[in-house]
Amino acid sequence: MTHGLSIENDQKAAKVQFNAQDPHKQTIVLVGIMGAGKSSVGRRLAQELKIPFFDSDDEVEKAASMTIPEIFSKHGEEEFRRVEARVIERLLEEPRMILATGGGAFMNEATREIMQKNAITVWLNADLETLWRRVSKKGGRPLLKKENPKQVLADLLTLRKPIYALADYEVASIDGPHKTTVDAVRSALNV
Ligand SMILES: Nc1ncnc2c1ncn2[C@@H]1O[C@H](COP(=O)(O)OP(=O)(O)O)[C@@H](O)[C@H]1O
Ligand SMILES: O=C(O)C1=C[C@@H](OP(=O)(O)O)[C@@H](O)[C@H](O)C1
Ligand SMILES: [Mg+2]
Repeated sequence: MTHGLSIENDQKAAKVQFNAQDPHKQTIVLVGIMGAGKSSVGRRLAQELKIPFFDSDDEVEKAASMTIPEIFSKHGEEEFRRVEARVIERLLEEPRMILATGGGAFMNEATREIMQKNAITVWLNADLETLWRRVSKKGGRPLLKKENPKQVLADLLTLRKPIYALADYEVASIDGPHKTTVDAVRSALNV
C-alpha cells in the first residue's frame, strides 16, 4: 500500500535525523581515565574551536565550594558521584561546548545515556605507563591516594576500558605537545 510505505519511509527519515550526530553543532564530551588529557587537551581544543570550555570537576568544586579531595574525605565518593552526575546533566542542557569530564563520570549508566543522546563522546586513550607518568606529576586525585597507586590505576583502567570503548570516537592521547592530541581529535571529528 503506497500510503503505508510512505509513512514507513517518513518514520525512517525521522529516525535517521534523530540519531544524526553533528560535531559542528553538538557538545563534544571528553571521557577517559585520569591522566588521559581530558582537562588539558579539552581546554586547548575549545580555544581552537572558539567555543566555551567546561570541566565537570571544576563545576563540582564550585557547586560544593570544596575541592574534590575535600568532598571525598568529608562526604565520600558516593556523594561526589551524585553531584558529578547532576552537574553533567545540567551542562549538557547548555549550548555547544567542550566538556571535560572526570574519569569516573562515564561509568554512570544514566549519565552515559544522557551524554550519548545529547553530545558527541570522545575517549582519550593512553597506555598505563603514559598515564602513570602524567598523574604522578600532580596530586589531587583521591582515588590514587592508596598504598600502590599505580596498581590502582592499572585495575581501574582494566575495569573501565570496555565502558570507555562505548564512546563515539577513540583518539590516542600520545605524549608530546598537547597540540598533537588536539589535532587528532579535530581530525577524527572533522571539526
Ligand atoms: N596528550 C597529551 N600530551 C601531553 N601531555 C598531556 C597530554 N594529556 C595530558 N597531558 C598532561 O598530563 C597531565 C594530566 O592531564 P589532564 O588533562 O589533567 O588529564 P585528565 O583531565 O584526563 O585527568 C597534565 O600535566 C597534562 O598536561
Ligand atoms: O577517575 C575518577 O574516578 C576520578 C577522576 C578525576 O578527574 P580526572 O579524570 O580529570 O583526573 C576526578 O573526577 C576524581 O578524582 C575521580
Ligand atoms: Mg581532568
